[in-house]
Amino acid sequence: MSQLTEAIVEATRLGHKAFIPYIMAGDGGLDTLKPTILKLQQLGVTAIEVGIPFTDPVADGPTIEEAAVRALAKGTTLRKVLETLASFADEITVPLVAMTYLNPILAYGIDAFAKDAYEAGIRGVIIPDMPLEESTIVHPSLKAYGVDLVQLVSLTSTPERIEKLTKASEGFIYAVTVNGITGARSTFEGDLESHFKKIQSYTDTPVLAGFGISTPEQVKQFGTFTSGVIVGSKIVDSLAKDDWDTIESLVKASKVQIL
Ligand SMILES: O=P(O)(O)OC[C@@H](O)[C@@H](O)c1c[nH]c2ccccc12
Repeated sequence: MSQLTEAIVEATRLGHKAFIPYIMAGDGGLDTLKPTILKLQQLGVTAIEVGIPFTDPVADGPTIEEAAVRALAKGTTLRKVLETLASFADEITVPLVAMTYLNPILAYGIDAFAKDAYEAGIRGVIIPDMPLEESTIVHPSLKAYGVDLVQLVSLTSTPERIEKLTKASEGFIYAVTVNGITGARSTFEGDLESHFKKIQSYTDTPVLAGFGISTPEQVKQFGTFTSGVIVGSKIVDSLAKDDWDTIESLVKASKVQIL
C-alpha cells in the first residue's frame, strides 16, 4: 500500500474520515508555505493537496483562480515550490499531493519532476488536464519514484469509464461531487450516495469526495458514504483571511465518529 493510501486507511482505522485541505502554493508568498503546512498537519489533516499556480486552469472556480493570480504575481513557479518544500521536507509528516497541470511538468522534465517531487515530500499527483489514455507519458517516472497518480472521476463518466479510472487510480480516487467548477456550494444534486458506492465497488482504494464542500455539516454528510473529503476553496479563502477557527472546525468534523 502506498504512503498516501496508508494515511487514509489509518484515519479510517481510528474511526475518522480522511480530510485533505487544498492550498495554493505561493498565495501570500512562498514564505507562508512552511508555517501553513506545519499548522495544518498539527491540526491532524490526513494529507495536504498543494496547488501549483497556473495561467490556464481548467476546472478552477473564482476562489482558486484568484489565489493562482496572486501566487503568480508573487513569482511562484513549480521549481520554487519544490525547492521550498524540500527545504523543510524533514518536518513534513503527512503525504503531500501536488495539483498541477501537465504543461509545467513537461517544461520541468518528467523524470526530474518525479524525483524532485518525491524529495519535496510529494507522494501523489493530480493532473486534471491529462486524460487517462495519456498518462503513460508520466506514469513510469512517477512509479519509479513512488509518487501516486490520482485520477479524477466525474459525475458524467459512463460506468465503463468509471471502472477504468477507478482501477487505474493510485493513492485514492478523487470523486467529483458536482458538474462544474471548484467553489463552495450550499446544495448538491443527484443520488451521490449510490454514485460513490458504485465507484467504491470497483476497488479497495479509498474514494474521497471533492468540489463544493465548505461546511462541517457537509464534511460529515459526505463522510457517511466516502472515506473522506477534499476541501479547497473554503480553505484558500480562510487562509487568505487568516481564519484558522474555520479550518479547525472543518478538520474536526472529519474526526467525529461516523457510524
Ligand atoms: O474548491 P473546492 O470546491 O473545495 O474543490 C476542491 C478543489 O479546489 C481542489 O481539489 C482543486 C483545485 N483545483 C483543481 C482542479 C481540478 C481538480 C481539483 C482541484
